[in-house]
This record gives sequence, C-alpha cells and structure tokens, in this order.
Amino acid sequence: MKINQLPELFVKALPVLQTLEQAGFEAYFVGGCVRDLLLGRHIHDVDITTNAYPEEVKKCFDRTIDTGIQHGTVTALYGGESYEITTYRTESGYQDFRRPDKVTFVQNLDEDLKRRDFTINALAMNTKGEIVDLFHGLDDLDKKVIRAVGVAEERFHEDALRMMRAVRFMSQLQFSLEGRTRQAIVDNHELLSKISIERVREEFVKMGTGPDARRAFAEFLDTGLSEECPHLAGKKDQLTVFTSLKASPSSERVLWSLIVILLNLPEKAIGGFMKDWKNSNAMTRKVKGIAAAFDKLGQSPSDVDLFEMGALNLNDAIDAAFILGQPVDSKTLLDRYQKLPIKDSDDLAIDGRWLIAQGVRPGPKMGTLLNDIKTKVINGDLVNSELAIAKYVSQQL
Ligand SMILES: Nc1ccn([C@@H]2O[C@H](COP(=O)(O)OP(=O)(O)OP(=O)(O)O)[C@@H](O)[C@H]2O)c(=O)n1
Ligand SMILES: [Mg+2]
Repeated sequence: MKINQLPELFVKALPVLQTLEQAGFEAYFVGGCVRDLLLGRHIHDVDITTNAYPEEVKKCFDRTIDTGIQHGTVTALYGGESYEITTYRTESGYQDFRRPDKVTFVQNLDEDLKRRDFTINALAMNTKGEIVDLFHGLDDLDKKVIRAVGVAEERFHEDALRMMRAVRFMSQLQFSLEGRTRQAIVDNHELLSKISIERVREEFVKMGTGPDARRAFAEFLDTGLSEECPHLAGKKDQLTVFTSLKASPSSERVLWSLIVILLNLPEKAIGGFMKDWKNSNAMTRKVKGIAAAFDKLGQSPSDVDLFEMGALNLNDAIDAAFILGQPVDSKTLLDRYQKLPIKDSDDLAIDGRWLIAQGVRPGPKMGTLLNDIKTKVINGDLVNSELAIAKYVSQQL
C-alpha cells in the first residue's frame, strides 16, 4: 500500500528522513502517526525510527537534544519543529513488567516492529509513502480491532501498561478487542499493579474521555483491570453504571467527578481518592467543586447555592447530571444564575475596608455583617450599590 498525498506534518518531516537516508541509513515514520494517518485522524506528532545509532543521528543534524538517549531516542530540531528519532531496538531485561531500563539496538526494522504493542501501532511508512505492514495491521485497521503483535501475553509481560492502552485505544478509536488479546488481559490483569499510577492514570483518562468510553469501560471492568486501580477494586457493581451513561464524559474533570459520584464518596473522601490516583491539587479542587455542586442540584439549590457554585461548577454539574440521566432543569438553573445580581464576591459594591471606613469595627462581627450583606444582595433583598448598603449598615449599627 502507498499513500500518495501526505499531510503537511509528514511533508515537513520528509527532509529529516531524507537527511538520514543520504547519510546511508534507513528511516521510517512509525507507530501512532502512521495509524492515525490511515484512519484520517488528527496527527499530533510524527515519530521516526532508524537503524542509525543515537550518536550517528546526532551527527546528521545541527541541533539535537538527548531526550532518552539510553533508550535510543534523540530529538532533532529541524525547520522550527522537533522530531523524536529512535534507533531500531528490541527491549530486553524486563524484570518487573515495566518498560525496560535496558534496550538492545538492532539493525532491521522487522525486529523493531515485532516488539511493538498492537498490529495497528506496528505500521511503518517510508519517504515514498509506502506502508510496511508485517502483522496485518492494515487488515486490523479495516476490521477495527486491537490485536497484540505476536503472542499477546508476551507483549503484556514486556509492559503491562499495554493492557490499559488496549482499552484506551478501544475508546479513542472505537475499535473492538480481538479475542486472544482480550483473554491475555483477563489472564494477566494483575500485572497492572506493577505499573506507576501516573502512567495508568494517563491511559484511564484517555479511555474515560474517548468517544467509545462506555464500551471500553465495560472491558476495563470485565477483564479485571479495574481491580488493580486505586479505590476501584471490589466496586464493579457501582462502576457498571458507567457503561450505560447517556454520553462520554466531556472532560477529565467531569470524568473524575462521575467516578466519585458513582462510588458515592463523601466530600471528605474525595481528597484521598484523588491523591491516590496522583491527581494534581488543582484537579482535586475542581472535582470537589463539581461533586458538591452536583449534590446541590438534587436539593433545589437556592440563589446563594448557585452563587457559591459559580458558573464553571454549575455547568459541569449539569453536564454530569445529564450524562447520568438525572433530570435537571438546566435552562431554569442557568437563567437564574445569569440573573444573579453578583456572580463573584468581587462584584459586591463594597468590601471590608469600606465597612471599616463606615465605622464598623474589624472582627468576626464584621465578617458576619459582610456575609449578611452579600446574601441579601444575592437574594435581591438589597440593591448592590454603596448608597443602599450604607443605609442598611447604618440601621445595623
Ligand atoms: N507501551 C508501549 C508504548 C508504545 N509502543 C509503541 O510506540 C509507539 C508510540 O507510542 P505512544 O506515542 O505512546 O502511543 P501512540 O500509539 O503514538 O498513541 P498516541 O496517539 O496516544 O501518541 C506506539 O504506536 C507503539 O508502536 C509500544 O509498543 N508499547
Ligand atoms: Mg504517539
């Protein structure tokens, strides 16, 4: 098979491959970029593979960065872009089911492609647009299946994260899991516990926010992978709801919020859950905000509740409720929010300093008064102007 018209991203990278070829080496586009090109998907970057050793690659280009030189990867800066160029390699010395520390460089492309995870990711393309397909990756692209290269079990022993990548690609590409590949995940799911949470999280989020998240999530549960993830073990019954959601979560923060909601985590347990998944504090704060807003949605929120949620949490909580199939009158809620006299404490016509200038003594009582003013303004009982508030304050003193 030959691609005649290469997209811009590849055309721009051609001189990089040609530079290697002119120096007497082989060079191919490889992996995800070839897969996504054939699927007509957006391509975020191109990866290049070559038989040149890293030191030889470095000699071919004026500017390079030793990105992962011990794994054979050099980044070449060319035409204002950066390209990861990796020497053909097989991975050896897997002791603990994670990516190996040691790699063995090899001289032919076949050896390199053989150690890749899935047939659809083991495609290479030369500068003429000719596709190298040693494992029927093209057939599998047609059939829309995720199939391990060679013996699935061996691929998962080399890097257990690949089991999560399988369900992630199911979701992102809307593909199915080939039977033997699926069985190898069922048989080896425990190995996922050897993988760092950060790497698992990255795949989990891609799976959970992909277009086929619900079907992929079903496999994530049924193959046993979820049993190896923080706080998800033994929670299959609660999590199964995910597989019949009305839509895929639209963002990472909505995904985590839905998981927290399905697990029925109380507010004080959310922090620990998020931390154990190695999420950032910023993400944890967002999820707490959305989960709290979601709870309020079910309890006829007051105007003060809407004010405290803020627009972002309100929108995300409505989104979560919609995805969960819970009826919410989103139009009324958003209209009410739009009509709030103030949307933020900063919108209040006065502040603490102003109160002090009016003769109010600083202290807890002042805090209570400020809060009382804010509530009255939000509820429309007091006009948000200095004049009106001054009059109200003088009555309180
Ligand atoms: N655990 C892994 C990770 C990667 N690869 C190989 O390295 C390529 C590049 O990896 P990566 O960029 O992580 O994934 P992509 O398949 O490119 O997917 P994405 O679009 O998410 O980058 C993959 O296509 C695959 O050939 C692999 O065999 N095993
Ligand atoms: Mg990639």
